[in-house]
Amino acid sequence: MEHMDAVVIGMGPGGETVASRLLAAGRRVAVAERELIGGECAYWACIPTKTLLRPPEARAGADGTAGLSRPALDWPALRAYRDQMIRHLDDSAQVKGYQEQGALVLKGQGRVTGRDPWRVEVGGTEVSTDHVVVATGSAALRPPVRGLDDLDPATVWTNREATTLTEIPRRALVIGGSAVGVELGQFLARMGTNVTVVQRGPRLLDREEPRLCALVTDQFARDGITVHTDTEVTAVEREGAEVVASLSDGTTVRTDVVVLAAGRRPRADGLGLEEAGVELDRTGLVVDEHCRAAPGLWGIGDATGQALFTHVAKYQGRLAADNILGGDRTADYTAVPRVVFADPEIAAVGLTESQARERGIDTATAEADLTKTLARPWTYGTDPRGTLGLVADRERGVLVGAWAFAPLASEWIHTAALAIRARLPLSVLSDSIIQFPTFGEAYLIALENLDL
Ligand SMILES: Cc1cc2nc3c(=O)[nH]c(=O)nc-3n(C[C@H](O)[C@H](O)[C@H](O)COP(=O)(O)OP(=O)(O)OC[C@H]3O[C@@H](n4cnc5c(N)ncnc54)[C@H](O)[C@@H]3O)c2cc1C
Ligand SMILES: NC(=O)c1ccc[n+]([C@@H]2O[C@H](COP(=O)([O-])OP(=O)(O)OC[C@H]3O[C@@H](n4cnc5c(N)ncnc54)[C@H](O)[C@@H]3O)[C@@H](O)[C@H]2O)c1
Repeated sequence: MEHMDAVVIGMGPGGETVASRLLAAGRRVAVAERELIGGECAYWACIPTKTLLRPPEARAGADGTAGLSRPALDWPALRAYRDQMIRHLDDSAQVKGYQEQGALVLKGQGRVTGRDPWRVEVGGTEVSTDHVVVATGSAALRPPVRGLDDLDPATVWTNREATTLTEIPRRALVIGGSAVGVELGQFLARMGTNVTVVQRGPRLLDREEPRLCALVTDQFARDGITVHTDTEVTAVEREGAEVVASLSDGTTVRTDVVVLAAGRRPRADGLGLEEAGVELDRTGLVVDEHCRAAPGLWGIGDATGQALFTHVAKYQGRLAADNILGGDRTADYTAVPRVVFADPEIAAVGLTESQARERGIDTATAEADLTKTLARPWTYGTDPRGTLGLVADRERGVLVGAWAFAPLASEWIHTAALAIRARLPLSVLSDSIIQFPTFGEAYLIALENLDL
Protein backbone atom coordinates (compact mmCIF):
# COMPACT_ATOMS: atom_id res chain seq x y z
CA MET A 1 0.00 0.00 0.00
CA GLU A 2 1.42 3.38 -1.01
CA HIS A 3 1.99 5.84 1.85
CA MET A 4 1.23 9.56 1.35
CA ASP A 5 1.92 12.66 3.38
CA ALA A 6 -1.68 13.79 2.80
CA VAL A 7 -4.89 12.69 1.11
CA VAL A 8 -7.41 15.38 0.20
CA ILE A 9 -10.99 14.11 -0.19
CA GLY A 10 -13.01 16.53 -2.33
CA MET A 11 -11.42 18.93 -4.79
CA GLY A 12 -13.58 22.03 -4.66
CA PRO A 13 -11.92 25.38 -3.90
CA GLY A 14 -11.06 24.25 -0.36
CA GLY A 15 -9.46 20.96 -1.39
CA GLU A 16 -7.65 22.58 -4.32
CA THR A 17 -6.11 25.18 -2.00
CA VAL A 18 -4.76 22.58 0.44
CA ALA A 19 -3.51 20.26 -2.28
CA SER A 20 -1.72 23.04 -4.20
CA ARG A 21 -0.04 24.37 -1.07
CA LEU A 22 1.16 20.92 0.04
CA LEU A 23 2.37 20.03 -3.46
CA ALA A 24 4.26 23.33 -3.69
CA ALA A 25 5.97 22.40 -0.41
CA GLY A 26 7.10 19.11 -1.96
CA ARG A 27 4.74 16.79 -0.08
CA ARG A 28 3.39 13.49 -1.49
CA VAL A 29 -0.29 14.18 -1.99
CA ALA A 30 -3.21 12.09 -3.26
CA VAL A 31 -6.41 13.87 -4.24
CA ALA A 32 -9.81 12.17 -4.44
CA GLU A 33 -12.67 13.68 -6.45
CA ARG A 34 -15.86 11.81 -7.31
CA GLU A 35 -17.16 14.37 -9.80
CA LEU A 36 -15.16 17.31 -11.19
CA ILE A 37 -12.00 18.98 -9.87
CA GLY A 38 -13.12 22.53 -9.12
CA GLY A 39 -16.17 21.46 -7.10
CA GLU A 40 -19.60 23.02 -6.82
CA CYS A 41 -18.15 26.53 -7.01
CA ALA A 42 -16.53 26.19 -10.43
CA TYR A 43 -19.33 24.38 -12.26
CA TRP A 44 -22.70 24.91 -10.53
CA ALA A 45 -22.41 27.79 -8.06
CA CYS A 46 -20.17 30.89 -7.89
CA ILE A 47 -18.77 30.93 -11.43
CA PRO A 48 -21.91 30.27 -13.49
CA THR A 49 -24.12 32.54 -11.33
CA LYS A 50 -21.73 35.48 -11.57
CA THR A 51 -21.31 34.87 -15.32
CA LEU A 52 -25.08 34.72 -15.85
CA LEU A 53 -25.81 37.79 -13.72
CA ARG A 54 -23.35 40.06 -15.51
CA PRO A 55 -25.18 40.75 -18.84
CA PRO A 56 -28.51 41.74 -17.18
CA GLU A 57 -26.49 43.92 -14.78
CA ALA A 58 -24.59 45.58 -17.64
CA ARG A 59 -27.86 46.11 -19.49
CA ALA A 60 -29.47 47.77 -16.47
CA GLY A 61 -26.28 49.80 -16.10
CA ALA A 62 -26.63 51.00 -19.68
CA ASP A 63 -30.21 52.06 -18.96
CA GLY A 64 -28.91 54.37 -16.27
CA THR A 65 -25.89 55.73 -18.14
CA ALA A 66 -26.16 59.01 -20.02
CA GLY A 67 -25.34 58.72 -23.71
CA LEU A 68 -25.68 54.94 -23.97
CA SER A 69 -28.51 53.03 -25.62
CA ARG A 70 -29.87 49.81 -24.19
CA PRO A 71 -28.01 46.71 -25.45
CA ALA A 72 -30.01 43.58 -26.32
CA LEU A 73 -29.70 40.41 -24.28
CA ASP A 74 -28.49 37.47 -26.36
CA TRP A 75 -29.32 34.26 -24.48
CA PRO A 76 -27.62 31.79 -26.87
CA ALA A 77 -24.39 33.83 -26.66
CA LEU A 78 -24.60 34.07 -22.87
CA ARG A 79 -25.36 30.34 -22.61
CA ALA A 80 -22.31 29.57 -24.77
CA TYR A 81 -20.09 31.79 -22.60
CA ARG A 82 -21.50 30.19 -19.43
CA ASP A 83 -20.61 26.76 -20.90
CA GLN A 84 -17.08 27.98 -21.60
CA MET A 85 -16.79 29.36 -18.06
CA ILE A 86 -17.88 26.01 -16.55
CA ARG A 87 -15.36 24.25 -18.81
CA HIS A 88 -18.16 22.32 -20.54
CA LEU A 89 -18.26 20.24 -17.31
CA ASP A 90 -14.89 18.74 -18.23
CA ASP A 91 -12.01 18.68 -15.73
CA SER A 92 -9.45 16.77 -17.81
CA ALA A 93 -7.13 19.83 -17.84
CA GLN A 94 -7.35 20.01 -14.03
CA VAL A 95 -6.61 16.26 -13.67
CA LYS A 96 -3.57 16.65 -15.92
CA GLY A 97 -2.47 19.80 -14.06
CA TYR A 98 -2.43 18.05 -10.68
CA GLN A 99 -0.69 14.99 -12.14
CA GLU A 100 1.99 17.28 -13.57
CA GLN A 101 2.44 18.81 -10.11
CA GLY A 102 3.13 15.30 -8.80
CA ALA A 103 -0.23 14.45 -7.21
CA LEU A 104 -1.78 11.00 -7.31
CA VAL A 105 -5.20 11.83 -8.77
CA LEU A 106 -7.92 9.36 -7.81
CA LYS A 107 -11.27 9.91 -9.52
CA GLY A 108 -14.02 8.34 -7.41
CA GLN A 109 -15.80 8.35 -4.06
CA GLY A 110 -13.25 8.68 -1.23
CA ARG A 111 -13.79 6.83 2.04
CA VAL A 112 -11.80 6.55 5.25
CA THR A 113 -11.15 2.85 5.89
CA GLY A 114 -8.86 2.92 8.89
CA ARG A 115 -6.94 4.88 11.49
CA ASP A 116 -3.40 4.81 12.97
CA PRO A 117 -2.27 5.25 10.29
CA TRP A 118 -5.16 6.80 8.38
CA ARG A 119 -6.22 4.81 5.33
CA VAL A 120 -8.37 6.05 2.46
CA GLU A 121 -9.93 4.02 -0.32
CA VAL A 122 -11.03 5.44 -3.69
CA GLY A 123 -12.44 3.20 -6.45
CA GLY A 124 -10.47 0.12 -5.34
CA THR A 125 -7.17 1.94 -4.64
CA GLU A 126 -6.22 2.15 -0.97
CA VAL A 127 -3.45 4.38 0.39
CA SER A 128 -2.19 5.06 3.91
CA THR A 129 -1.38 8.59 4.95
CA ASP A 130 -0.19 10.88 7.75
CA HIS A 131 -2.97 13.40 7.11
CA VAL A 132 -6.50 13.31 5.68
CA VAL A 133 -8.23 16.54 4.66
CA VAL A 134 -12.01 16.33 4.33
CA ALA A 135 -13.20 18.97 1.84
CA THR A 136 -16.37 17.33 0.57
CA GLY A 137 -18.59 20.43 0.37
CA SER A 138 -22.37 20.59 0.67
CA ALA A 139 -25.54 19.70 -1.23
CA ALA A 140 -28.80 21.59 -1.78
CA LEU A 141 -31.44 20.94 0.89
CA ARG A 142 -34.80 19.59 -0.25
CA PRO A 143 -37.47 21.40 1.79
CA PRO A 144 -40.29 19.19 3.10
CA VAL A 145 -42.96 20.07 0.52
CA ARG A 146 -45.79 17.60 -0.13
CA GLY A 147 -45.70 16.32 -3.71
CA LEU A 148 -42.17 17.61 -4.46
CA ASP A 149 -40.75 14.11 -4.96
CA ASP A 150 -43.60 13.21 -7.35
CA LEU A 151 -42.78 16.03 -9.78
CA ASP A 152 -40.84 15.35 -12.94
CA PRO A 153 -37.16 15.97 -11.98
CA ALA A 154 -36.84 18.39 -14.94
CA THR A 155 -39.23 20.81 -13.22
CA VAL A 156 -37.46 20.80 -9.82
CA TRP A 157 -34.19 22.72 -10.02
CA THR A 158 -31.45 22.81 -7.45
CA ASN A 159 -28.57 25.23 -8.07
CA ARG A 160 -27.20 22.60 -10.49
CA GLU A 161 -30.11 22.61 -12.92
CA ALA A 162 -30.59 26.36 -12.48
CA THR A 163 -26.99 27.25 -13.33
CA THR A 164 -26.82 24.88 -16.32
CA LEU A 165 -30.22 25.89 -17.71
CA THR A 166 -30.55 25.79 -21.48
CA GLU A 167 -33.85 27.67 -21.91
CA ILE A 168 -35.28 30.56 -19.91
CA PRO A 169 -38.50 29.36 -18.25
CA ARG A 170 -41.68 31.44 -18.57
CA ARG A 171 -42.44 31.18 -14.83
CA ALA A 172 -40.35 30.14 -11.80
CA LEU A 173 -41.23 29.59 -8.16
CA VAL A 174 -38.14 30.05 -5.97
CA ILE A 175 -38.28 28.44 -2.51
CA GLY A 176 -35.97 30.41 -0.20
CA GLY A 177 -35.04 34.08 -0.28
CA SER A 178 -31.40 34.32 0.81
CA ALA A 179 -28.23 34.37 -1.30
CA VAL A 180 -29.19 31.63 -3.78
CA GLY A 181 -32.82 32.75 -4.07
CA VAL A 182 -31.91 36.41 -4.54
CA GLU A 183 -29.20 35.82 -7.16
CA LEU A 184 -31.17 33.25 -9.18
CA GLY A 185 -34.46 35.14 -8.72
CA GLN A 186 -33.03 38.38 -10.07
CA PHE A 187 -31.22 36.65 -12.94
CA LEU A 188 -34.36 34.84 -14.10
CA ALA A 189 -36.57 37.93 -13.71
CA ARG A 190 -34.20 40.06 -15.77
CA MET A 191 -34.11 37.38 -18.47
CA GLY A 192 -37.90 37.62 -18.74
CA THR A 193 -39.13 34.91 -16.34
CA ASN A 194 -42.14 35.67 -14.15
CA VAL A 195 -40.59 34.99 -10.71
CA THR A 196 -42.25 34.35 -7.35
CA VAL A 197 -40.03 33.96 -4.27
CA VAL A 198 -41.43 32.19 -1.23
CA GLN A 199 -39.39 32.97 1.86
CA ARG A 200 -39.96 31.25 5.21
CA GLY A 201 -38.10 34.00 7.04
CA PRO A 202 -39.61 37.42 7.80
CA ARG A 203 -37.49 39.19 5.16
CA LEU A 204 -35.40 38.49 2.10
CA LEU A 205 -31.83 37.77 3.30
CA ASP A 206 -33.30 37.39 6.79
CA ARG A 207 -29.95 37.05 8.59
CA GLU A 208 -28.81 40.51 7.44
CA GLU A 209 -29.52 44.03 8.73
CA PRO A 210 -33.28 44.69 8.32
CA ARG A 211 -32.58 48.03 6.55
CA LEU A 212 -30.48 46.20 3.96
CA CYS A 213 -33.25 43.63 3.50
CA ALA A 214 -35.76 46.47 2.92
CA LEU A 215 -33.57 47.91 0.15
CA VAL A 216 -33.34 44.47 -1.49
CA THR A 217 -37.11 44.05 -1.24
CA ASP A 218 -37.57 47.41 -2.96
CA GLN A 219 -35.18 46.30 -5.72
CA PHE A 220 -37.14 43.06 -6.18
CA ALA A 221 -40.33 45.10 -6.61
CA ARG A 222 -38.56 47.18 -9.30
CA ASP A 223 -37.55 43.92 -11.01
CA GLY A 224 -41.20 42.80 -10.98
CA ILE A 225 -40.53 39.86 -8.62
CA THR A 226 -43.37 38.76 -6.31
CA VAL A 227 -42.17 37.98 -2.78
CA HIS A 228 -44.10 36.12 -0.07
CA THR A 229 -42.35 36.40 3.32
CA ASP A 230 -43.18 34.42 6.49
CA THR A 231 -44.52 31.85 4.05
CA GLU A 232 -43.75 28.28 3.07
CA VAL A 233 -44.75 26.16 0.11
CA THR A 234 -46.90 23.43 1.64
CA ALA A 235 -47.64 21.32 -1.46
CA VAL A 236 -46.95 21.11 -5.17
CA GLU A 237 -48.92 19.22 -7.77
CA ARG A 238 -48.75 18.82 -11.54
CA GLU A 239 -51.84 20.02 -13.39
CA GLY A 240 -51.46 19.43 -17.11
CA ALA A 241 -48.41 21.35 -18.38
CA GLU A 242 -47.96 23.40 -15.22
CA VAL A 243 -47.15 22.95 -11.54
CA VAL A 244 -49.56 24.34 -8.96
CA ALA A 245 -48.04 25.29 -5.61
CA SER A 246 -50.05 25.88 -2.44
CA LEU A 247 -48.55 28.38 -0.01
CA SER A 248 -49.06 28.58 3.76
CA ASP A 249 -50.57 32.10 3.34
CA GLY A 250 -53.48 30.50 1.47
CA THR A 251 -52.44 31.60 -2.02
CA THR A 252 -51.70 29.44 -5.04
CA VAL A 253 -48.89 29.94 -7.55
CA ARG A 254 -48.82 28.41 -11.03
CA THR A 255 -45.32 27.79 -12.35
CA ASP A 256 -43.20 25.96 -14.89
CA VAL A 257 -40.21 25.24 -12.63
CA VAL A 258 -39.62 25.07 -8.89
CA VAL A 259 -36.17 26.32 -7.82
CA LEU A 260 -34.83 25.03 -4.49
CA ALA A 261 -32.90 27.77 -2.64
CA ALA A 262 -33.67 26.77 0.94
CA GLY A 263 -30.15 26.16 2.23
CA ARG A 264 -27.40 23.55 2.04
CA ARG A 265 -26.52 20.33 3.89
CA PRO A 266 -22.82 19.78 4.71
CA ARG A 267 -21.61 16.57 3.12
CA ALA A 268 -19.59 14.86 5.85
CA ASP A 269 -21.60 11.66 6.30
CA GLY A 270 -20.97 8.42 4.42
CA LEU A 271 -17.20 8.97 4.50
CA GLY A 272 -16.47 6.33 7.15
CA LEU A 273 -15.63 9.06 9.67
CA GLU A 274 -18.08 8.03 12.39
CA GLU A 275 -16.83 4.44 12.14
CA ALA A 276 -13.31 5.85 12.72
CA GLY A 277 -14.52 7.59 15.89
CA VAL A 278 -14.73 11.12 14.46
CA GLU A 279 -17.50 13.43 15.66
CA LEU A 280 -20.08 14.78 13.19
CA ASP A 281 -23.01 16.99 14.09
CA ARG A 282 -25.98 18.56 12.29
CA THR A 283 -23.74 21.24 10.85
CA GLY A 284 -21.13 18.84 9.51
CA LEU A 285 -17.64 17.77 10.52
CA VAL A 286 -16.73 19.28 13.89
CA VAL A 287 -13.34 21.00 13.73
CA ASP A 288 -11.37 23.12 16.19
CA GLU A 289 -9.88 26.55 15.48
CA HIS A 290 -6.94 24.86 13.70
CA CYS A 291 -9.43 23.12 11.31
CA ARG A 292 -8.52 19.83 13.03
CA ALA A 293 -11.16 17.17 13.70
CA ALA A 294 -8.78 14.55 15.18
CA PRO A 295 -5.00 14.07 15.15
CA GLY A 296 -4.06 13.94 11.44
CA LEU A 297 -7.65 14.59 10.31
CA TRP A 298 -8.59 18.04 9.03
CA GLY A 299 -11.87 19.54 7.83
CA ILE A 300 -12.34 22.60 5.64
CA GLY A 301 -15.01 24.37 3.60
CA ASP A 302 -18.75 23.73 3.44
CA ALA A 303 -18.29 20.24 4.98
CA THR A 304 -17.56 21.97 8.31
CA GLY A 305 -20.75 24.08 8.09
CA GLN A 306 -18.73 27.07 9.31
CA ALA A 307 -19.64 29.83 6.83
CA LEU A 308 -20.53 28.49 3.42
CA PHE A 309 -18.40 30.64 1.13
CA THR A 310 -15.58 29.89 -1.26
CA HIS A 311 -13.35 32.51 0.34
CA VAL A 312 -13.83 30.75 3.71
CA ALA A 313 -13.09 27.34 2.18
CA LYS A 314 -9.89 28.78 0.68
CA TYR A 315 -8.92 30.51 3.96
CA GLN A 316 -9.39 27.26 5.86
CA GLY A 317 -7.46 25.47 3.11
CA ARG A 318 -4.45 27.78 3.53
CA LEU A 319 -4.68 27.43 7.28
CA ALA A 320 -4.97 23.61 7.32
CA ALA A 321 -2.10 23.26 4.85
CA ASP A 322 0.13 25.53 6.92
CA ASN A 323 -0.73 23.52 10.05
CA ILE A 324 0.00 20.22 8.26
CA LEU A 325 3.36 21.73 7.30
CA GLY A 326 4.11 22.28 10.99
CA GLY A 327 2.55 25.69 11.63
CA ASP A 328 0.20 26.69 14.43
CA ARG A 329 -2.43 28.89 12.76
CA THR A 330 -5.86 29.48 14.24
CA ALA A 331 -8.92 30.64 12.31
CA ASP A 332 -10.58 34.01 12.92
CA TYR A 333 -14.03 34.46 11.38
CA THR A 334 -14.82 37.92 12.77
CA ALA A 335 -14.69 39.68 9.41
CA VAL A 336 -15.91 37.31 6.70
CA PRO A 337 -17.39 39.36 3.83
CA ARG A 338 -20.89 38.27 2.73
CA VAL A 339 -21.75 39.45 -0.76
CA VAL A 340 -24.82 38.71 -2.82
CA PHE A 341 -24.04 39.55 -6.44
CA ALA A 342 -27.39 41.10 -7.28
CA ASP A 343 -27.66 44.52 -8.91
CA PRO A 344 -26.94 46.76 -7.04
CA GLU A 345 -24.52 44.56 -5.09
CA ILE A 346 -25.42 43.59 -1.53
CA ALA A 347 -22.48 43.34 0.86
CA ALA A 348 -22.10 42.88 4.60
CA VAL A 349 -19.40 42.01 7.11
CA GLY A 350 -19.23 41.52 10.86
CA LEU A 351 -22.22 41.97 13.16
CA THR A 352 -25.66 43.42 12.54
CA GLU A 353 -26.92 46.00 15.04
CA SER A 354 -29.05 43.46 16.93
CA GLN A 355 -26.21 40.92 17.06
CA ALA A 356 -23.94 43.62 18.50
CA ARG A 357 -26.53 44.55 21.16
CA GLU A 358 -27.09 40.87 22.04
CA ARG A 359 -23.35 40.65 22.77
CA GLY A 360 -23.64 43.55 25.19
CA ILE A 361 -21.74 45.95 22.93
CA ASP A 362 -22.38 49.67 23.51
CA THR A 363 -23.61 50.03 19.93
CA ALA A 364 -23.67 53.09 17.70
CA THR A 365 -25.01 52.91 14.15
CA ALA A 366 -25.03 55.23 11.17
CA GLU A 367 -26.21 55.20 7.61
CA ALA A 368 -25.15 57.24 4.58
CA ASP A 369 -27.18 57.75 1.43
CA LEU A 370 -24.40 57.86 -1.16
CA THR A 371 -26.49 59.75 -3.69
CA LYS A 372 -26.96 62.74 -1.37
CA THR A 373 -23.33 63.31 -0.55
CA LEU A 374 -21.00 61.76 -3.11
CA ALA A 375 -20.06 62.60 -6.67
CA ARG A 376 -19.22 59.05 -7.80
CA PRO A 377 -22.80 57.69 -7.94
CA TRP A 378 -23.73 60.55 -10.29
CA THR A 379 -20.72 60.18 -12.58
CA TYR A 380 -21.58 56.45 -12.64
CA GLY A 381 -25.27 56.71 -13.59
CA THR A 382 -28.22 59.01 -14.03
CA ASP A 383 -30.49 57.28 -11.48
CA PRO A 384 -28.00 56.22 -8.82
CA ARG A 385 -28.69 54.32 -5.64
CA GLY A 386 -26.38 53.40 -2.82
CA THR A 387 -26.39 53.10 0.94
CA LEU A 388 -23.71 52.26 3.49
CA GLY A 389 -24.49 51.29 7.08
CA LEU A 390 -22.01 51.04 9.95
CA VAL A 391 -22.21 49.34 13.34
CA ALA A 392 -19.63 50.52 15.88
CA ASP A 393 -18.53 49.69 19.41
CA ARG A 394 -18.60 53.05 21.26
CA GLU A 395 -16.56 51.82 24.19
CA ARG A 396 -13.69 50.33 22.19
CA GLY A 397 -13.95 52.93 19.40
CA VAL A 398 -13.92 50.36 16.60
CA LEU A 399 -16.16 49.13 13.82
CA VAL A 400 -17.92 45.77 14.45
CA GLY A 401 -20.15 45.59 11.39
CA ALA A 402 -20.96 47.18 8.05
CA TRP A 403 -23.37 46.69 5.18
CA ALA A 404 -23.74 48.25 1.76
CA PHE A 405 -26.19 48.24 -1.11
CA ALA A 406 -24.48 49.89 -4.06
CA PRO A 407 -22.50 49.29 -7.25
CA LEU A 408 -19.22 47.45 -6.71
CA ALA A 409 -19.94 47.04 -2.97
CA SER A 410 -18.26 43.60 -3.24
CA GLU A 411 -14.98 45.46 -3.76
CA TRP A 412 -15.14 48.33 -1.25
CA ILE A 413 -16.75 46.35 1.64
CA HIS A 414 -13.18 45.16 2.27
CA THR A 415 -12.28 48.51 3.83
CA ALA A 416 -14.74 47.62 6.61
CA ALA A 417 -13.61 43.98 6.68
CA LEU A 418 -10.02 45.01 7.29
CA ALA A 419 -11.00 47.67 9.85
CA ILE A 420 -13.06 45.11 11.80
CA ARG A 421 -10.40 42.39 11.61
CA ALA A 422 -7.57 44.73 12.60
CA ARG A 423 -9.68 46.51 15.26
CA LEU A 424 -8.65 49.73 13.55
CA PRO A 425 -9.51 52.74 15.73
CA LEU A 426 -12.41 54.75 14.26
CA SER A 427 -10.22 57.82 14.61
CA VAL A 428 -7.71 56.32 12.13
CA LEU A 429 -10.47 55.28 9.73
CA SER A 430 -12.01 58.74 9.70
CA ASP A 431 -8.56 60.33 9.31
CA SER A 432 -7.80 58.24 6.19
CA ILE A 433 -7.65 59.89 2.76
CA ILE A 434 -9.94 58.09 0.33
CA GLN A 435 -9.66 58.51 -3.44
CA PHE A 436 -12.13 61.00 -5.01
CA PRO A 437 -14.59 60.30 -6.62
CA THR A 438 -15.27 56.74 -5.39
CA PHE A 439 -18.03 54.84 -3.62
CA GLY A 440 -15.48 54.21 -0.85
CA GLU A 441 -15.77 57.84 0.24
CA ALA A 442 -19.08 56.76 1.81
CA TYR A 443 -17.10 55.56 4.86
CA LEU A 444 -16.12 59.14 5.68
CA ILE A 445 -19.76 60.29 5.46
CA ALA A 446 -21.15 57.41 7.53
CA LEU A 447 -18.40 57.82 10.15
CA GLU A 448 -19.40 61.50 10.53
CA ASN A 449 -22.97 60.32 11.18
CA LEU A 450 -21.98 57.93 14.00
CA ASP A 451 -23.20 59.13 17.37
CA LEU A 452 -20.12 58.24 19.40
C1 LIG B 1 -25.80 29.01 -6.41
C2 LIG B 1 -24.62 29.24 -5.52
C3 LIG B 1 -23.82 30.35 -5.72
C4 LIG B 1 -22.72 30.58 -4.88
N1 LIG B 1 -21.97 31.71 -5.09
C5 LIG B 1 -20.93 31.96 -4.28
C6 LIG B 1 -20.12 33.11 -4.48
O1 LIG B 1 -20.35 33.91 -5.38
N2 LIG B 1 -19.09 33.33 -3.64
C7 LIG B 1 -18.81 32.47 -2.61
O2 LIG B 1 -17.86 32.72 -1.86
N3 LIG B 1 -19.56 31.35 -2.40
C8 LIG B 1 -20.60 31.08 -3.22
N4 LIG B 1 -21.33 29.95 -3.03
C9 LIG B 1 -20.89 28.99 -1.99
C10 LIG B 1 -19.71 28.13 -2.55
O3 LIG B 1 -20.13 27.46 -3.72
C11 LIG B 1 -19.25 27.11 -1.51
O4 LIG B 1 -19.05 27.73 -0.27
C12 LIG B 1 -17.96 26.45 -1.98
O5 LIG B 1 -18.15 25.75 -3.18
C13 LIG B 1 -17.42 25.50 -0.91
O6 LIG B 1 -16.24 24.92 -1.35
P1 LIG B 1 -15.80 23.48 -0.84
O7 LIG B 1 -14.43 23.24 -1.39
O8 LIG B 1 -16.00 23.37 0.61
O9 LIG B 1 -16.85 22.46 -1.49
P2 LIG B 1 -17.41 22.17 -2.95
O10 LIG B 1 -17.18 23.27 -3.89
O11 LIG B 1 -18.82 21.70 -2.73
O12 LIG B 1 -16.53 20.95 -3.43
C14 LIG B 1 -16.56 19.72 -2.77
C15 LIG B 1 -16.07 18.64 -3.71
O13 LIG B 1 -15.98 17.41 -2.98
C16 LIG B 1 -16.38 16.34 -3.85
N5 LIG B 1 -16.76 15.22 -3.01
C17 LIG B 1 -17.78 15.15 -2.11
N6 LIG B 1 -17.77 13.96 -1.48
C18 LIG B 1 -16.71 13.26 -1.97
C19 LIG B 1 -16.17 11.98 -1.71
N7 LIG B 1 -16.69 11.19 -0.80
N8 LIG B 1 -15.08 11.60 -2.43
C20 LIG B 1 -14.53 12.41 -3.37
N9 LIG B 1 -15.01 13.64 -3.65
C21 LIG B 1 -16.08 14.05 -2.96
C22 LIG B 1 -17.52 16.96 -4.64
O14 LIG B 1 -17.74 16.23 -5.84
C23 LIG B 1 -16.99 18.37 -4.89
O15 LIG B 1 -16.27 18.45 -6.08
C24 LIG B 1 -22.43 29.68 -3.84
C25 LIG B 1 -23.23 28.55 -3.63
C26 LIG B 1 -24.32 28.33 -4.47
C27 LIG B 1 -25.15 27.11 -4.23
N1 LIG C 1 -22.62 35.27 -3.33
C1 LIG C 1 -22.36 34.32 -2.46
O1 LIG C 1 -21.36 34.35 -1.75
C2 LIG C 1 -23.30 33.18 -2.34
C3 LIG C 1 -24.29 32.97 -3.29
C4 LIG C 1 -25.14 31.90 -3.12
C5 LIG C 1 -24.99 31.06 -2.04
N2 LIG C 1 -24.02 31.28 -1.14
C6 LIG C 1 -23.90 30.44 0.06
O2 LIG C 1 -24.56 29.21 -0.12
C7 LIG C 1 -25.27 28.87 1.04
C8 LIG C 1 -26.66 28.46 0.69
O3 LIG C 1 -27.45 29.59 0.30
P1 LIG C 1 -29.04 29.55 0.37
O4 LIG C 1 -29.53 30.89 0.01
O5 LIG C 1 -29.55 28.36 -0.35
O6 LIG C 1 -29.28 29.16 1.88
P2 LIG C 1 -29.39 29.94 3.26
O7 LIG C 1 -29.34 28.88 4.28
O8 LIG C 1 -28.44 31.06 3.33
O9 LIG C 1 -30.87 30.57 3.21
C9 LIG C 1 -31.99 29.78 2.98
C10 LIG C 1 -33.21 30.68 3.02
O10 LIG C 1 -34.34 29.88 2.69
C11 LIG C 1 -35.36 30.09 3.62
N3 LIG C 1 -36.04 28.81 3.75
C12 LIG C 1 -35.58 27.68 4.33
N4 LIG C 1 -36.50 26.69 4.23
C13 LIG C 1 -37.54 27.22 3.56
C14 LIG C 1 -38.79 26.71 3.15
N5 LIG C 1 -39.15 25.45 3.40
N6 LIG C 1 -39.64 27.53 2.49
C15 LIG C 1 -39.29 28.83 2.22
N7 LIG C 1 -38.13 29.36 2.60
C16 LIG C 1 -37.26 28.56 3.25
C17 LIG C 1 -34.71 30.58 4.90
O11 LIG C 1 -35.57 31.47 5.59
C18 LIG C 1 -33.45 31.30 4.39
O12 LIG C 1 -33.64 32.67 4.24
C19 LIG C 1 -25.26 30.06 1.96
O13 LIG C 1 -24.53 29.79 3.12
C20 LIG C 1 -24.65 31.16 1.16
O14 LIG C 1 -23.79 31.96 1.91
C21 LIG C 1 -23.18 32.33 -1.25
